[in-house]
Amino acid sequence: MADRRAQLAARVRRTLGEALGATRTRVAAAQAELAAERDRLARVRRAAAAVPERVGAERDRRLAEVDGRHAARIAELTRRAADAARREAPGAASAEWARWRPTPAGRAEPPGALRVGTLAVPGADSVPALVPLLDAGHVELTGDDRAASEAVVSALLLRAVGRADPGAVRLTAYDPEHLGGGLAGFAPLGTAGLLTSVGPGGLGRLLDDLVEHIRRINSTVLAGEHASLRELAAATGRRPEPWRVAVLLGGEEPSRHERGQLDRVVRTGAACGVHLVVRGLGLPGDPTVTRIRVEPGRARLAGAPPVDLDPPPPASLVTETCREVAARVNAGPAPTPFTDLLPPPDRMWREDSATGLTAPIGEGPHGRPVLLSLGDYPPHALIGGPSGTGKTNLIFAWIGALAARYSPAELEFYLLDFKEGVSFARFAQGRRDPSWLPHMRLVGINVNTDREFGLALLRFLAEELRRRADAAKKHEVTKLAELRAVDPTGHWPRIVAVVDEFQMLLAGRDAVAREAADLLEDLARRGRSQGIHLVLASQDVRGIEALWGRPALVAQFTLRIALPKALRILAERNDAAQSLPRHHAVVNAESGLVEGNEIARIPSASDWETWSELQHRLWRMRPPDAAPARLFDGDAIPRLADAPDFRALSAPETGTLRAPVALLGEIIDVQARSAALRLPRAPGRNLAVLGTRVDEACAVLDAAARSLARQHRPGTARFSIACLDPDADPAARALYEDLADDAAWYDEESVTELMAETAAGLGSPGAAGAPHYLLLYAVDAAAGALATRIGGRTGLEQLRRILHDGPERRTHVLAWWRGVARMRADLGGPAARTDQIGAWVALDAHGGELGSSLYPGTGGPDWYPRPWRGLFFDRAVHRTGQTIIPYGPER
Ligand SMILES: Nc1ncnc2c1ncn2[C@@H]1O[C@H](COP(=O)(O)OP(=O)(O)OP(=O)(O)O)[C@@H](O)[C@H]1O
Repeated sequence: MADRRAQLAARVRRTLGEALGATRTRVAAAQAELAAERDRLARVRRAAAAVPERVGAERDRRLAEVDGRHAARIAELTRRAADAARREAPGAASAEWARWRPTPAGRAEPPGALRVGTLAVPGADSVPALVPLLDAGHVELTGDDRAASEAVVSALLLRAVGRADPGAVRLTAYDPEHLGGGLAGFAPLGTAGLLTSVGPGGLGRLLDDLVEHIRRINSTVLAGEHASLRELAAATGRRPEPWRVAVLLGGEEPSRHERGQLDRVVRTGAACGVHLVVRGLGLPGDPTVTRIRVEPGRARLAGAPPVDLDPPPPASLVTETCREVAARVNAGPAPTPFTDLLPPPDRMWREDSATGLTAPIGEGPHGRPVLLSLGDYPPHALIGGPSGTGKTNLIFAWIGALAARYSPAELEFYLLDFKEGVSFARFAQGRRDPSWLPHMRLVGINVNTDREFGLALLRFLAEELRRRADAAKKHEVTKLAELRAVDPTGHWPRIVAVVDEFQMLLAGRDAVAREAADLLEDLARRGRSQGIHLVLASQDVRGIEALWGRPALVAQFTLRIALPKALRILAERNDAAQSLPRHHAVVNAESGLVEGNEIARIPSASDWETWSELQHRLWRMRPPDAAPARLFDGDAIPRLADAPDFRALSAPETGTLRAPVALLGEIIDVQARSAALRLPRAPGRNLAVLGTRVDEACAVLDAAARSLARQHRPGTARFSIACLDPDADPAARALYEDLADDAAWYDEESVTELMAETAAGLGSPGAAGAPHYLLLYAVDAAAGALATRIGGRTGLEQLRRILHDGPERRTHVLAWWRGVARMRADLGGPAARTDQIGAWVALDAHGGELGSSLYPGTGGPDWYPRPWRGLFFDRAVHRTGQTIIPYGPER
């Protein structure tokens, strides 16, 4: 039993042991499994945690890429939009206030749209928000923020003013509630009439005015040729009318009539440069209206992103700009360019002058050129205007416009300027500028004290008139156009003779004035049909007796050009010139009658650069044989060696000339001829030079001697030089040396011998041998020496004998007396005969002293001495004295 119990116990123990072991294994396995599971869970967790991170990164990467592309696109669009805006609104239309200044649009350039702020596009902060106004449309502002609206209005107006030439934008303000308070900064424009304020109740009138203005522009300015002023400006480069901007700020509800007018202005204004900027007045729907809803700091434009508004322009900038604009306008309009008057270079010299000469002189009120014509009608022109009003400039402009159209074969100019100044000298060849105007045949400058220059020109033209009339008669025609048709190879250009300050020529009642008026009248009457046209300019024609005393003369000047404030150029009741602005002229081809008035704005043509560009172009086009214009310069001293008449002199191969000539000085004439004294063997062929001017007296004797010497072979003539004034010594000695062996020198001591010997020689038979010229310098100084008797006669008696008998024996006296009375004394006293003095040159001797027996008639010649001029009278050939310019010293 014990065993069984022991066996049982052992079995139980074994069983229990086995169970325990299995359990332990199972636990271990379970634990291992748990650990493995835990491990997996951790892995899974880790894996699970890693998954969203990857996906997000991809998404973010993609998003960033899209963002980047978007930003670049926006940046590109922004840049393009900003560029376009800059082009559309250049300079003052869009510049920031800190660097803002007026930049007026060029002549054919559109003014562009105006900036009010920037478009509030995220990332697009530099795209300007633009509003079209000038030449484009109208602006309507809405919203309750009055200050912000005012800021927009000021910005628009200032930019508009800055984009136009001063005066080209005119503002009208209607602000019944605040009486223009918002536009106070623009007030300075009012001083130049560029800002008008309309009081309460004035809306209807204002709108009526605008409608009327639009109507006028449509009918007279656009005149069916252009659809808008903008088109006209693009086509012609001219803007004949200013823009009008009406700023209408609130007020009562417009009446039906006012609504109707508002409607008309909106529909038709933009084409005529009439624009509205309104607030508190609904504008009718129209594509030209830009509506801006203004909120504090922001605004909305239909169809655009919101706009961040610019700050208002600084008050000082507004006032300063307006003040400057007003000052510029008050100073007068800017000149139009001279090139407006010229045809394009390939059209120059293409016009035919057979029937007349036509060229523009400036711009009319509607931008059309105002033309000046010379031909059968009107044939001649009178230009008037006080000093400084632009006569010279007008002459330049006219000459330029003509010279660019007609070649020198069609047109020639002769020009004389009686006022001081040398501006016309540039037409002739100069030292500084070798060019000349190829049409110019003669230019007279510094001639204010030499009316003879005017006379010379008129005489020359009279001669040309005669030549043309003869040619016309020969061909049995009457007019230039016909003459040119029957004689196509002839040289028959139209001639335009311009005389500036011509009243100087006609001043006084002397012989010069009388002859000038006679010649003028003849030229004015007959020049018309022969293509000779006179253009006379004067600062004051009222006092020209010679003009008003000859109505027939004035009547020929049917073309009148009056500069501002000109008197008596237009007809009596035509006072258009009195209200003319600066640089304008009334052009009137109806003898000044009101109906003929045309107002022209004259371009600036007289400054050196403007003019010389044209002159150089024309000069390069000149024909190969073109010669420079003859320049009469009253201040220039001619030289004998250059004188054509002197160069033409020569000595005969054999024998002696029958009548040698002594050249005394240059005649004032168109060909620069010399005054010549013929010295044949005839009584009285002596010369007296009268006056105290040493240099001029020496110059006359010098030229006489040198020109005579040129007509005798060496050794065939005698020149006896006696100099009795030490001041004349250098000149006389120079002559003595140059005449070399043919000359003999005498002084105070020896002059008596000269007289005695010469007088004795006259008595000997066959005395008319070699010519003998006695050149006596200041002979009156020898009166004392000559008073002594030698061989029964005094030196003076011998001198008288030589004067009397010498010329027939080829012995001529060319003597200088320092006064008329001294000469008379030497000739035998105040009542002595003077017929042995056949010719004289008066220097500073007055006309009155030259009367009685020296000059025909009574009272002597009209002669008023002036420096470096002489009056030459040769009783054998002259009816009246001839003014000469002595030749300058040769060395
Ligand atoms: N149309 C113009 N545009 C611009 N400047 C002008 C114009 N006309 C004249 N001027 C200027 O005005 C000034 C006076 O003009 P201009 O010499 O032609 O006058 P004027 O009437 O001939 O005077 P004066 O008789 O004193 O010589 C000059 O400096 C000239 O350049």
